[in-house]
Amino acid sequence: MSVLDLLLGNRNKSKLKSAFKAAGLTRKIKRRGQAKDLEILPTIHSVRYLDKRTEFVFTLPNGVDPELVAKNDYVFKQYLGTQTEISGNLKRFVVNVYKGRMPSQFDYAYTDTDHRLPIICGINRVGELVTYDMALTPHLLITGETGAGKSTQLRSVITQLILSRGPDQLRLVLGDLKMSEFHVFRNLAHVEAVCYNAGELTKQLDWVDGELKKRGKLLNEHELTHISELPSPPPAIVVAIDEFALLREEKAVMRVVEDISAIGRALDVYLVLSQQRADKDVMNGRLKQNLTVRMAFRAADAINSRITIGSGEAAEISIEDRGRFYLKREQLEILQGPFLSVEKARALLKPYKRRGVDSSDSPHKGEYPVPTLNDPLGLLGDSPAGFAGGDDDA
Ligand SMILES: Nc1ncnc2c1ncn2[C@@H]1O[C@H](COP(=O)(O)OP(=O)(O)OP(=O)(O)O)[C@@H](O)[C@H]1O
Repeated sequence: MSVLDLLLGNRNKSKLKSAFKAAGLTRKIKRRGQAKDLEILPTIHSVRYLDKRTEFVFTLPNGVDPELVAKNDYVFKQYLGTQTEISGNLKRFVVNVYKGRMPSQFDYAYTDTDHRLPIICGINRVGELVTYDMALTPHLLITGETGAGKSTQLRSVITQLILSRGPDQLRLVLGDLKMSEFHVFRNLAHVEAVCYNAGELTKQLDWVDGELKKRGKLLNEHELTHISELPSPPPAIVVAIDEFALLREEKAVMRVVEDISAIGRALDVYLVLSQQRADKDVMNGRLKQNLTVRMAFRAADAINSRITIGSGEAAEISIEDRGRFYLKREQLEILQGPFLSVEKARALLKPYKRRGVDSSDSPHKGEYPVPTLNDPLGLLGDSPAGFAGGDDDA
Protein backbone atom coordinates (compact mmCIF):
# COMPACT_ATOMS: atom_id res chain seq x y z
CA MET A 1 0.00 0.00 0.00
CA SER A 2 1.41 3.40 -0.96
CA VAL A 3 1.32 6.53 1.21
CA LEU A 4 -0.98 8.04 -1.39
CA ASP A 5 -3.36 5.09 -0.99
CA LEU A 6 -3.34 5.58 2.77
CA LEU A 7 -4.05 9.31 2.50
CA LEU A 8 -6.82 8.72 -0.02
CA GLY A 9 -8.19 5.90 2.13
CA ASN A 10 -8.35 8.10 5.21
CA ARG A 11 -9.97 10.90 3.27
CA ASN A 12 -12.52 8.46 1.85
CA LYS A 13 -13.16 7.06 5.33
CA SER A 14 -14.21 10.46 6.63
CA LYS A 15 -16.27 11.04 3.46
CA LEU A 16 -17.90 7.67 4.07
CA LYS A 17 -18.88 8.77 7.57
CA SER A 18 -20.39 11.97 6.16
CA ALA A 19 -22.31 9.83 3.63
CA PHE A 20 -23.65 7.66 6.48
CA LYS A 21 -25.07 10.77 8.11
CA ALA A 22 -26.47 12.29 4.91
CA ALA A 23 -28.08 8.96 3.96
CA GLY A 24 -29.75 8.69 7.37
CA LEU A 25 -27.96 5.47 8.31
CA THR A 26 -27.36 6.54 11.89
CA ARG A 27 -29.35 5.76 15.02
CA LYS A 28 -30.00 8.42 17.60
CA ILE A 29 -30.17 7.50 21.27
CA LYS A 30 -31.56 9.85 23.91
CA ARG A 31 -29.25 10.32 26.87
CA ARG A 32 -30.59 11.17 30.28
CA GLY A 33 -29.58 14.66 31.37
CA GLN A 34 -27.99 15.46 28.01
CA ALA A 35 -29.49 17.94 25.57
CA LYS A 36 -27.96 16.24 22.53
CA ASP A 37 -28.79 12.70 21.41
CA LEU A 38 -25.99 10.20 20.94
CA GLU A 39 -25.59 9.45 17.22
CA ILE A 40 -24.47 5.90 16.45
CA LEU A 41 -22.84 5.55 13.03
CA PRO A 42 -22.36 2.34 11.06
CA THR A 43 -19.12 0.58 12.04
CA ILE A 44 -16.35 0.50 9.45
CA HIS A 45 -14.70 -2.89 9.98
CA SER A 46 -12.02 -2.89 7.35
CA VAL A 47 -10.41 -0.82 4.65
CA ARG A 48 -8.45 -2.63 1.93
CA TYR A 49 -6.27 -0.78 -0.59
CA LEU A 50 -6.33 -2.97 -3.66
CA ASP A 51 -4.75 -2.56 -7.05
CA LYS A 52 -7.75 -1.04 -8.77
CA ARG A 53 -10.05 -0.15 -5.91
CA THR A 54 -10.37 0.68 -2.23
CA GLU A 55 -12.79 -1.56 -0.35
CA PHE A 56 -14.62 -0.59 2.84
CA VAL A 57 -16.69 -3.07 4.83
CA PHE A 58 -19.26 -1.66 7.24
CA THR A 59 -22.18 -2.87 9.32
CA LEU A 60 -25.33 -0.95 10.14
CA PRO A 61 -26.37 -0.25 13.72
CA ASN A 62 -29.26 -2.51 14.74
CA GLY A 63 -32.60 -0.94 13.95
CA VAL A 64 -31.45 0.92 10.82
CA ASP A 65 -33.43 -0.02 7.70
CA PRO A 66 -31.02 -1.77 5.26
CA GLU A 67 -33.22 -0.67 2.34
CA LEU A 68 -31.95 2.87 2.99
CA VAL A 69 -28.52 1.88 1.70
CA ALA A 70 -29.75 0.97 -1.80
CA LYS A 71 -32.21 3.84 -1.82
CA ASN A 72 -29.47 6.34 -1.00
CA ASP A 73 -26.69 4.94 -3.16
CA TYR A 74 -26.55 8.33 -4.89
CA VAL A 75 -25.43 9.88 -1.59
CA PHE A 76 -22.40 7.58 -1.52
CA LYS A 77 -21.60 8.57 -5.10
CA GLN A 78 -21.97 12.26 -4.21
CA TYR A 79 -19.45 11.91 -1.39
CA LEU A 80 -17.06 9.30 -2.79
CA GLY A 81 -17.38 9.79 -6.56
CA THR A 82 -19.31 8.15 -9.35
CA GLN A 83 -16.88 5.22 -9.37
CA THR A 84 -18.46 3.95 -6.13
CA GLU A 85 -20.41 0.72 -5.80
CA ILE A 86 -22.20 -0.73 -2.78
CA SER A 87 -23.34 -4.27 -2.21
CA GLY A 88 -24.61 -6.18 0.79
CA ASN A 89 -27.78 -6.93 2.68
CA LEU A 90 -29.44 -6.74 6.06
CA LYS A 91 -26.47 -5.53 8.08
CA ARG A 92 -23.13 -6.00 6.35
CA PHE A 93 -22.24 -3.92 3.29
CA VAL A 94 -19.19 -3.49 1.06
CA VAL A 95 -18.32 -0.16 -0.58
CA ASN A 96 -15.87 -0.23 -3.46
CA VAL A 97 -14.34 2.98 -4.74
CA TYR A 98 -12.72 2.23 -8.09
CA LYS A 99 -9.72 4.08 -9.45
CA GLY A 100 -10.16 3.71 -13.20
CA ARG A 101 -13.04 4.61 -15.47
CA MET A 102 -15.43 2.02 -16.87
CA PRO A 103 -14.29 0.67 -20.22
CA SER A 104 -16.40 2.40 -22.88
CA GLN A 105 -16.49 -0.46 -25.37
CA PHE A 106 -15.51 -4.03 -25.68
CA ASP A 107 -16.08 -6.29 -28.63
CA TYR A 108 -17.80 -9.63 -28.43
CA ALA A 109 -15.65 -12.69 -29.02
CA TYR A 110 -16.70 -16.28 -28.42
CA THR A 111 -15.61 -17.29 -24.92
CA ASP A 112 -15.15 -20.83 -23.72
CA THR A 113 -16.63 -21.41 -20.26
CA ASP A 114 -17.54 -24.36 -18.04
CA HIS A 115 -21.18 -23.29 -18.13
CA ARG A 116 -23.81 -25.45 -19.75
CA LEU A 117 -25.78 -22.41 -20.96
CA PRO A 118 -23.23 -19.61 -20.76
CA ILE A 119 -24.41 -16.03 -20.58
CA ILE A 120 -21.59 -13.58 -21.29
CA CYS A 121 -22.75 -10.46 -19.47
CA GLY A 122 -19.92 -7.99 -20.05
CA ILE A 123 -16.79 -6.61 -18.43
CA ASN A 124 -16.73 -4.99 -15.03
CA ARG A 125 -14.89 -1.93 -13.77
CA VAL A 126 -11.61 -3.75 -13.47
CA GLY A 127 -11.82 -5.33 -16.90
CA GLU A 128 -12.89 -8.82 -15.79
CA LEU A 129 -15.33 -10.76 -17.91
CA VAL A 130 -18.53 -11.54 -16.01
CA THR A 131 -20.40 -14.70 -17.03
CA TYR A 132 -22.96 -17.01 -15.48
CA ASP A 133 -24.72 -20.28 -16.24
CA MET A 134 -28.36 -19.85 -17.17
CA ALA A 135 -28.93 -23.51 -16.33
CA LEU A 136 -28.11 -22.66 -12.68
CA THR A 137 -29.56 -19.14 -12.52
CA PRO A 138 -32.51 -19.23 -14.87
CA HIS A 139 -34.66 -16.59 -16.55
CA LEU A 140 -33.26 -13.23 -17.56
CA LEU A 141 -35.00 -9.86 -17.81
CA ILE A 142 -33.37 -7.07 -19.83
CA THR A 143 -34.80 -3.54 -19.59
CA GLY A 144 -33.75 -0.14 -20.83
CA GLU A 145 -34.72 2.91 -22.83
CA THR A 146 -34.70 2.83 -26.58
CA GLY A 147 -31.17 2.93 -27.92
CA ALA A 148 -29.58 1.89 -24.62
CA GLY A 149 -28.31 -1.44 -25.93
CA LYS A 150 -30.90 -4.16 -25.14
CA SER A 151 -31.07 -5.67 -28.61
CA THR A 152 -27.31 -5.74 -28.96
CA GLN A 153 -27.10 -7.57 -25.65
CA LEU A 154 -29.74 -10.06 -26.75
CA ARG A 155 -27.80 -10.63 -29.96
CA SER A 156 -24.61 -11.50 -28.12
CA VAL A 157 -26.44 -13.62 -25.51
CA ILE A 158 -28.15 -15.73 -28.20
CA THR A 159 -25.01 -15.95 -30.35
CA GLN A 160 -22.93 -17.17 -27.42
CA LEU A 161 -25.55 -19.82 -26.60
CA ILE A 162 -25.60 -21.05 -30.21
CA LEU A 163 -21.81 -21.18 -30.44
CA SER A 164 -21.60 -23.06 -27.13
CA ARG A 165 -24.12 -25.85 -27.68
CA GLY A 166 -25.03 -28.09 -30.60
CA PRO A 167 -28.54 -27.97 -32.05
CA ASP A 168 -29.18 -31.33 -30.41
CA GLN A 169 -28.54 -29.72 -27.01
CA LEU A 170 -30.24 -26.38 -27.43
CA ARG A 171 -33.44 -25.28 -29.15
CA LEU A 172 -34.37 -21.62 -29.48
CA VAL A 173 -37.77 -20.01 -29.89
CA LEU A 174 -37.30 -16.34 -30.75
CA GLY A 175 -39.86 -13.54 -30.70
CA ASP A 176 -39.08 -10.32 -32.55
CA LEU A 177 -42.17 -8.16 -32.29
CA LYS A 178 -40.36 -5.14 -33.76
CA MET A 179 -39.44 -7.25 -36.81
CA SER A 180 -36.00 -5.76 -36.77
CA GLU A 181 -33.62 -7.64 -34.57
CA PHE A 182 -33.60 -11.39 -35.02
CA HIS A 183 -33.32 -11.79 -38.79
CA VAL A 184 -29.72 -12.81 -38.22
CA PHE A 185 -30.95 -15.95 -36.41
CA ARG A 186 -33.34 -17.09 -39.12
CA ASN A 187 -32.75 -20.54 -40.59
CA LEU A 188 -30.14 -21.55 -38.07
CA ALA A 189 -29.95 -25.18 -37.01
CA HIS A 190 -30.70 -24.33 -33.36
CA VAL A 191 -33.67 -22.13 -34.09
CA GLU A 192 -37.19 -23.53 -33.99
CA ALA A 193 -38.62 -20.29 -35.28
CA VAL A 194 -38.22 -16.54 -35.38
CA CYS A 195 -41.72 -15.21 -34.71
CA TYR A 196 -42.79 -11.74 -35.77
CA ASN A 197 -46.28 -11.62 -34.31
CA ALA A 198 -48.35 -13.00 -31.47
CA GLY A 199 -49.99 -15.63 -33.68
CA GLU A 200 -46.68 -17.19 -34.72
CA LEU A 201 -45.38 -17.05 -31.21
CA THR A 202 -48.52 -18.66 -29.80
CA LYS A 203 -47.98 -21.58 -32.19
CA GLN A 204 -44.40 -22.05 -31.04
CA LEU A 205 -45.29 -21.66 -27.40
CA ASP A 206 -47.92 -24.38 -27.81
CA TRP A 207 -45.05 -26.68 -28.62
CA VAL A 208 -43.07 -25.41 -25.61
CA ASP A 209 -46.15 -25.93 -23.45
CA GLY A 210 -46.35 -29.51 -24.70
CA GLU A 211 -42.66 -29.94 -23.80
CA LEU A 212 -43.29 -28.63 -20.28
CA LYS A 213 -46.03 -31.18 -19.81
CA LYS A 214 -44.08 -34.04 -21.37
CA ARG A 215 -40.95 -33.26 -19.40
CA GLY A 216 -42.90 -32.81 -16.18
CA LYS A 217 -44.39 -36.27 -16.68
CA LEU A 218 -40.93 -37.72 -17.32
CA LEU A 219 -39.62 -36.19 -14.09
CA ASN A 220 -42.52 -37.68 -12.22
CA GLU A 221 -42.24 -41.13 -13.80
CA HIS A 222 -38.47 -41.37 -13.25
CA GLU A 223 -38.61 -39.66 -9.85
CA LEU A 224 -36.01 -37.09 -10.85
CA THR A 225 -35.51 -33.51 -9.75
CA HIS A 226 -34.02 -32.26 -13.03
CA ILE A 227 -34.62 -33.41 -16.57
CA SER A 228 -30.86 -33.47 -17.28
CA GLU A 229 -30.64 -36.54 -14.99
CA LEU A 230 -32.31 -38.64 -17.68
CA PRO A 231 -29.93 -41.03 -19.50
CA SER A 232 -30.51 -39.14 -22.75
CA PRO A 233 -31.93 -35.80 -21.74
CA PRO A 234 -33.90 -33.63 -24.16
CA PRO A 235 -32.32 -30.37 -25.34
CA ALA A 236 -32.50 -27.19 -23.33
CA ILE A 237 -35.08 -24.77 -24.69
CA VAL A 238 -34.56 -21.01 -24.51
CA VAL A 239 -37.46 -18.71 -25.35
CA ALA A 240 -36.10 -15.22 -26.07
CA ILE A 241 -38.50 -12.37 -26.79
CA ASP A 242 -37.52 -8.81 -27.68
CA GLU A 243 -40.07 -6.08 -26.76
CA PHE A 244 -42.05 -8.54 -24.65
CA ALA A 245 -44.33 -5.72 -23.47
CA LEU A 246 -46.05 -5.73 -26.87
CA LEU A 247 -47.53 -9.10 -25.90
CA ARG A 248 -49.14 -8.00 -22.67
CA GLU A 249 -52.69 -8.49 -24.00
CA GLU A 250 -51.89 -11.94 -25.42
CA LYS A 251 -53.29 -14.26 -22.81
CA ALA A 252 -52.16 -17.51 -24.46
CA VAL A 253 -48.56 -16.25 -24.72
CA MET A 254 -48.59 -14.87 -21.19
CA ARG A 255 -49.85 -18.14 -19.73
CA VAL A 256 -47.03 -20.24 -21.23
CA VAL A 257 -44.38 -17.62 -20.44
CA GLU A 258 -45.53 -17.54 -16.82
CA ASP A 259 -45.50 -21.32 -16.65
CA ILE A 260 -41.95 -21.42 -17.99
CA SER A 261 -40.88 -18.86 -15.41
CA ALA A 262 -42.43 -20.92 -12.63
CA ILE A 263 -41.47 -24.49 -13.56
CA GLY A 264 -38.99 -24.19 -16.44
CA ARG A 265 -35.72 -24.59 -14.54
CA ALA A 266 -36.11 -28.27 -13.62
CA LEU A 267 -37.38 -28.97 -17.13
CA ASP A 268 -34.44 -27.19 -18.82
CA VAL A 269 -36.66 -24.50 -20.33
CA TYR A 270 -35.61 -20.86 -19.91
CA LEU A 271 -36.73 -17.33 -20.64
CA VAL A 272 -34.90 -14.25 -21.84
CA LEU A 273 -37.28 -11.27 -22.03
CA SER A 274 -36.42 -7.76 -23.09
CA GLN A 275 -38.53 -4.62 -22.83
CA GLN A 276 -38.22 -0.92 -22.09
CA ARG A 277 -39.66 -1.01 -18.59
CA ALA A 278 -40.87 -3.64 -16.16
CA ASP A 279 -43.75 -2.01 -14.28
CA LYS A 280 -46.95 -3.86 -13.49
CA ASP A 281 -48.72 -2.50 -16.57
CA VAL A 282 -46.46 -4.59 -18.75
CA MET A 283 -45.49 -7.52 -16.54
CA ASN A 284 -47.22 -9.08 -13.57
CA GLY A 285 -45.47 -9.48 -10.25
CA ARG A 286 -45.27 -13.27 -10.28
CA LEU A 287 -43.56 -13.38 -13.67
CA LYS A 288 -41.18 -10.57 -12.76
CA GLN A 289 -40.22 -12.26 -9.52
CA ASN A 290 -39.29 -15.43 -11.40
CA LEU A 291 -36.98 -13.54 -13.76
CA THR A 292 -34.18 -13.80 -11.26
CA VAL A 293 -31.37 -12.22 -13.25
CA ARG A 294 -31.87 -8.61 -14.32
CA MET A 295 -29.92 -6.41 -16.68
CA ALA A 296 -30.95 -2.76 -16.47
CA PHE A 297 -29.66 -0.58 -19.30
CA ARG A 298 -30.23 3.20 -19.14
CA ALA A 299 -33.65 3.80 -17.55
CA ALA A 300 -35.97 6.77 -18.14
CA ASP A 301 -36.00 7.61 -14.44
CA ALA A 302 -35.08 6.27 -11.02
CA ILE A 303 -38.51 4.68 -10.56
CA ASN A 304 -38.11 2.56 -13.70
CA SER A 305 -34.61 1.63 -12.69
CA ARG A 306 -35.78 0.61 -9.22
CA ILE A 307 -38.52 -1.58 -10.67
CA THR A 308 -35.87 -3.67 -12.44
CA ILE A 309 -32.90 -3.69 -10.07
CA GLY A 310 -34.20 -2.30 -6.78
CA SER A 311 -31.99 0.78 -7.07
CA GLY A 312 -32.20 4.01 -9.04
CA GLU A 313 -28.75 3.70 -10.55
CA ALA A 314 -29.69 2.71 -14.11
CA ALA A 315 -31.25 6.17 -14.52
CA GLU A 316 -27.82 7.69 -13.97
CA ILE A 317 -26.24 5.90 -16.93
CA SER A 318 -25.29 8.55 -19.47
CA ILE A 319 -26.94 8.53 -22.90
CA GLU A 320 -23.45 8.24 -24.41
CA ASP A 321 -22.73 5.05 -22.52
CA ARG A 322 -24.43 2.65 -24.87
CA GLY A 323 -24.13 -0.95 -23.81
CA ARG A 324 -23.62 0.06 -20.15
CA PHE A 325 -25.93 -1.64 -17.65
CA TYR A 326 -26.41 -2.83 -14.10
CA LEU A 327 -26.46 -6.58 -13.58
CA LYS A 328 -28.51 -7.72 -10.61
CA ARG A 329 -27.96 -11.20 -9.30
CA GLU A 330 -27.29 -11.46 -5.58
CA GLN A 331 -25.33 -8.22 -5.89
CA LEU A 332 -25.61 -5.21 -8.13
CA GLU A 333 -22.74 -4.58 -10.50
CA ILE A 334 -22.13 -2.15 -13.36
CA LEU A 335 -20.91 -3.71 -16.61
CA GLN A 336 -20.18 -2.84 -20.20
CA GLY A 337 -21.95 -5.30 -22.48
CA PRO A 338 -20.12 -6.89 -25.39
CA PHE A 339 -20.61 -5.12 -28.70
CA LEU A 340 -21.62 -7.50 -31.47
CA SER A 341 -22.64 -6.04 -34.82
CA VAL A 342 -25.19 -7.79 -37.02
CA GLU A 343 -22.49 -8.41 -39.63
CA LYS A 344 -20.15 -10.07 -37.16
CA ALA A 345 -22.95 -12.16 -35.70
CA ARG A 346 -23.90 -13.30 -39.19
CA ALA A 347 -20.32 -14.35 -39.90
CA LEU A 348 -20.02 -16.23 -36.60
CA LEU A 349 -23.32 -18.03 -37.14
CA LYS A 350 -22.76 -18.92 -40.79
CA PRO A 351 -21.69 -22.51 -40.08
CA TYR A 352 -25.11 -23.17 -38.52
CA LYS A 353 -27.16 -21.94 -41.45
CA ARG A 354 -29.75 -24.40 -42.78
CA ARG A 355 -30.51 -24.54 -46.46
CA GLY A 356 -33.98 -24.16 -47.91
CA VAL A 357 -35.95 -24.44 -44.67
CA ASP A 358 -38.35 -21.81 -43.47
CA SER A 359 -37.70 -21.66 -39.76
CA SER A 360 -41.14 -20.28 -39.04
CA ASP A 361 -42.42 -23.68 -40.06
CA SER A 362 -40.47 -25.60 -37.49
CA PRO A 363 -39.92 -29.25 -38.18
CA HIS A 364 -38.82 -29.96 -34.62
CA LYS A 365 -42.07 -31.07 -33.12
CA GLY A 366 -41.27 -34.74 -32.86
CA GLU A 367 -40.80 -37.10 -29.98
CA TYR A 368 -37.47 -37.76 -28.29
CA PRO A 369 -34.76 -38.52 -29.26
CA VAL A 370 -33.99 -35.08 -30.62
CA PRO A 371 -32.12 -34.36 -33.83
CA THR A 372 -28.46 -35.19 -33.90
CA LEU A 373 -25.56 -32.86 -34.49
CA ASN A 374 -24.86 -34.47 -37.86
CA ASP A 375 -28.35 -33.93 -39.09
CA PRO A 376 -29.87 -31.49 -36.67
CA LEU A 377 -33.31 -31.44 -38.14
CA GLY A 378 -33.28 -34.55 -40.20
CA LEU A 379 -33.91 -32.51 -43.31
CA LEU A 380 -30.59 -31.98 -44.89
CA GLY A 381 -29.86 -35.24 -46.60
CA ASP A 382 -26.13 -35.66 -47.03
CA SER A 383 -25.13 -32.06 -46.41
CA PRO A 384 -21.75 -32.21 -44.69
CA ALA A 385 -22.19 -32.02 -40.92
CA GLY A 386 -25.78 -31.02 -41.51
CA PHE A 387 -25.01 -27.35 -42.01
CA ALA A 388 -25.10 -25.47 -45.25
CA GLY A 389 -22.61 -22.92 -44.06
CA GLY A 390 -22.93 -20.55 -46.98
CA ASP A 391 -26.37 -19.21 -47.64
CA ASP A 392 -27.67 -15.83 -46.75
CA ASP A 393 -31.00 -15.28 -45.10
CA ALA A 394 -33.82 -16.90 -46.95
N1 LIG B 1 -22.48 -3.04 -25.92
C1 LIG B 1 -22.41 -2.00 -26.75
N2 LIG B 1 -21.24 -1.39 -26.96
C2 LIG B 1 -21.17 -0.31 -27.78
N3 LIG B 1 -22.21 0.23 -28.45
C3 LIG B 1 -23.41 -0.34 -28.25
C4 LIG B 1 -23.58 -1.47 -27.40
N4 LIG B 1 -24.87 -1.81 -27.42
C5 LIG B 1 -25.48 -0.94 -28.23
N5 LIG B 1 -24.61 -0.06 -28.75
C6 LIG B 1 -24.92 1.04 -29.70
O1 LIG B 1 -26.20 1.56 -29.41
C7 LIG B 1 -27.09 1.44 -30.52
C8 LIG B 1 -28.49 1.05 -30.02
O2 LIG B 1 -28.40 -0.25 -29.47
P1 LIG B 1 -29.64 -1.24 -29.44
O3 LIG B 1 -30.34 -1.23 -30.77
O4 LIG B 1 -29.12 -2.52 -28.94
O5 LIG B 1 -30.55 -0.52 -28.38
P2 LIG B 1 -32.00 -0.92 -27.87
O6 LIG B 1 -32.02 -0.66 -26.42
O7 LIG B 1 -32.34 -2.28 -28.32
O8 LIG B 1 -32.91 0.12 -28.61
P3 LIG B 1 -34.38 -0.11 -29.22
O9 LIG B 1 -35.26 -0.43 -28.05
O10 LIG B 1 -34.69 1.19 -29.88
O11 LIG B 1 -34.22 -1.24 -30.20
C9 LIG B 1 -26.43 0.37 -31.40
O12 LIG B 1 -26.72 0.56 -32.77
C10 LIG B 1 -24.97 0.55 -31.14
O13 LIG B 1 -24.43 1.51 -31.98
